[in-house]
Amino acid sequence: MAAGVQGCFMIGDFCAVSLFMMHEKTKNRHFSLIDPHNPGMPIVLVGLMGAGKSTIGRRLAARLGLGFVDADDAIAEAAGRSISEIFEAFGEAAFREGERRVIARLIDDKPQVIATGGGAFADPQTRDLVLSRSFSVWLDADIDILVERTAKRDTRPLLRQGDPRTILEGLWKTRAGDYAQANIHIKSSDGPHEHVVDKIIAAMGSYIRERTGP
Ligand SMILES: Nc1ncnc2c1ncn2[C@@H]1O[C@H](COP(=O)(O)OP(=O)(O)O)[C@@H](O)[C@H]1O
Ligand SMILES: O=C(O)C1=C[C@@H](OP(=O)(O)O)[C@@H](O)[C@H](O)C1
Ligand SMILES: [Mg+2]
Repeated sequence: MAAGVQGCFMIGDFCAVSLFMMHEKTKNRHFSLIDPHNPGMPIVLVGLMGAGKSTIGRRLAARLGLGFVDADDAIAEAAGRSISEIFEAFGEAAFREGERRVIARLIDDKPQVIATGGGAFADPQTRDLVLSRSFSVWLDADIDILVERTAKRDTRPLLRQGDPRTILEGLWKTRAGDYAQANIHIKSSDGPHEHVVDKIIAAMGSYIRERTGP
């Protein structure tokens, strides 16, 4: 069956829907909410700024024949302002409130790939929702790589509050324990983006295989 055919999307050589349905029988908490009439559940990318959630997420969706949405874009659209403008005008707490609402709406929407902003999964309410209603992927890279990648664009208000490396190191310490709760952990090192997509798809296949047996 080809990727994108209704009722099935391919993870490696696996039909995810039939596997998800098998999981439903096992009452695995991550798979217990699958509706057999839906092609799976959202796939949510989490991890620090610069890990590649937005760029890799878009490519992952294309490979799986799924839609893609960047939660930051959806928040900016809902607010009619950029992320920086939201932080400036209303502060971080208001941004998190909007982020919580928007991600809940996107998860409810349909099975699709959702790139979250780096702080979303550190919010207990959003994290619980993502863990119970989606398949979560922690995209991770070494601090040197994160510093280099995030330096390319000045769109991240948190990194303007001081030395970006120090801020990223601090966020890694406070958030790593949260990110580690995601279903799978993928290193997004330098190299072709498609290689990271391959790693995610392979790890999803292994995750499902390990829980369903041969
Ligand atoms: N595997 C990768 N190799 C090289 N550059 C990457 C890789 N993944 C992401 N990037 C680059 O890093 C920058 C930040 O990526 P982005 O997707 O915006 O990260 P995030 O959404 O996690 O903050 C972008 O310029 C992107 O092209
Ligand atoms: O880590 C964070 O708290 C944030 C990460 C950003 O998204 P990216 O991780 O896509 O850069 C964006 O949501 C906002 O600037 C806050
Ligand atoms: Mg992003």
